[in-house]
Amino acid sequence: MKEKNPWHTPVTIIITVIGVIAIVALVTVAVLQNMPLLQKYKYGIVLDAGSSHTSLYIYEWPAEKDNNTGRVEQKHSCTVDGPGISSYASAPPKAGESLRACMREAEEWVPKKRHHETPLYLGATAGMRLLDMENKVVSDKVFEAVKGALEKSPFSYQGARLLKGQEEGAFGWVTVNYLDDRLKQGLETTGALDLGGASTQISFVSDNYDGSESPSNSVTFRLYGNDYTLYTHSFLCYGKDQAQRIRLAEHTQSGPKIVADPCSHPGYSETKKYSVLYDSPCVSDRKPQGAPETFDHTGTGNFQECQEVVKKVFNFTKCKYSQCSFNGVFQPILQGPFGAFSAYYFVMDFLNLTDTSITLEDVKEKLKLYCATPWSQIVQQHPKTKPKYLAEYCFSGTYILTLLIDGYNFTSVSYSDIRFIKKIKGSDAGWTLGYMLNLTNMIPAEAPDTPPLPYAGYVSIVTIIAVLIFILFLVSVRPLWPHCSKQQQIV
Ligand SMILES: Nc1ncnc2c1ncn2[C@@H]1O[C@H](COP(=O)(O)OP(=O)(O)OP(=O)(O)O)[C@@H](O)[C@H]1O
Repeated sequence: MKEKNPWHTPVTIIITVIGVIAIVALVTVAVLQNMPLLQKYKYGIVLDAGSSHTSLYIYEWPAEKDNNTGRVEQKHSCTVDGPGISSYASAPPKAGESLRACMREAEEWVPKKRHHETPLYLGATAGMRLLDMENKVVSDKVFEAVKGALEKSPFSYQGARLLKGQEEGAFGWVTVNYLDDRLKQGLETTGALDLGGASTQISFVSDNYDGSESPSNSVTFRLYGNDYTLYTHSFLCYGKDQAQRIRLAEHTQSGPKIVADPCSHPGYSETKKYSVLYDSPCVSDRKPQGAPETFDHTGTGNFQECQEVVKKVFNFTKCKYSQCSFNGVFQPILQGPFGAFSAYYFVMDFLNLTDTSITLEDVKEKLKLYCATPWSQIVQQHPKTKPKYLAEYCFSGTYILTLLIDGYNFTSVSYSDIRFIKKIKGSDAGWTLGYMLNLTNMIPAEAPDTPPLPYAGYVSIVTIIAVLIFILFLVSVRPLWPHCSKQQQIV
């Protein structure tokens, strides 16, 4: 006599098989339907035509995300050989030609099938702002030349234009906060400090600034459902190259043959042309009359004296607002943290001063020692550094400290809120990413709706529910099973 297992009836077996198949089919459909697709990317290209040089940035983001809400990252950058496009004033076509090598590089980095749909922008900053002030006809010719070159590319050319200082500041702020994920999460934002060659920008959100005082300094944004009133100001002629000219112009008012400069190292000596020094709208009205053709620029390497000379670049006398930074420009109370990029980073990185937990006193002490180091020793210690940069790090470091402390009113406490940065999560800090995000509407005004569950949670819940339904089904049909009594069967 053998006891027959009630589960081994044909009906039970059929029900079980159908149930298992149904569960497997349900879970498979759920998994396949929600499986991430093979990653495809979209691209965007922005050229930053700065005063000192032009850089090309290629950005990349996942193509399958709705409303372009995927994270945008920098895929590649290319530095254009030669100076900024404003330096081609005497030969505008060369400005267009200068972009050729980087454009070719971009064609290789962006997959061919995406070329035609990849937007291409060029934004020109302070160098072209100065050229535009100086000679509008020539600046238009330079723009025509770069437009001609970009239109020939296989990308979707969207225009080359002069950025306002305010845009440069605001888009730099957007870039920093986007890359730090502060906008999407609605976190407290980071201020942006950008030091270029010809202009410098400061942008931050302050609780005591609603845009009513000096409205020309305010930019409003609604991003991911949050409203921001940003304070931003761009100081034309206060980038580090133009500030250097203004400072040397102070020194050379009488047109001397020898200039003893405390911001250059002892032993430094270079013959320079007055016509070159004064060839900028930032200083052209101060050109000394009857000066010789050249002067000998020599160094004395004295940090304190250098600081005094640099301070003269700023005008602190007039302010018609409740408070000002310098030159009568309104500035609300600083509210950090701040990210400082471009020349702020290049200079402080070279001087090993990016760590802002070092006290300001120690920073000044280090600069004092650095400025007093003989030029021959500096050259010997840094054989690979561009001589132009090397000759100016003492001035540049002193200028940065003076701009931050005397210009923007950073204190020994708030100085530690500054982070000197080059890149954030692999993308360069600068205005270009913010500019592209804005023009491609990639930051929505309202927070996008997200699915209530993540993918893994969704699949788990579907599986659990399917198993529970099946068990419930088995239990409910149990009375129908033919031999499910507890009596023994005689076989
Ligand atoms: N490694 C470096 N060391 C020192 N200075 C540097 C270095 N690299 C670049 N610079 C200088 O830093 C300054 C800022 O460079 P950046 O490229 O940000 O400015 P830009 O875009 O040319 O200027 P602007 O924004 O004013 O038009 C320029 O004067 C540039 O020459």
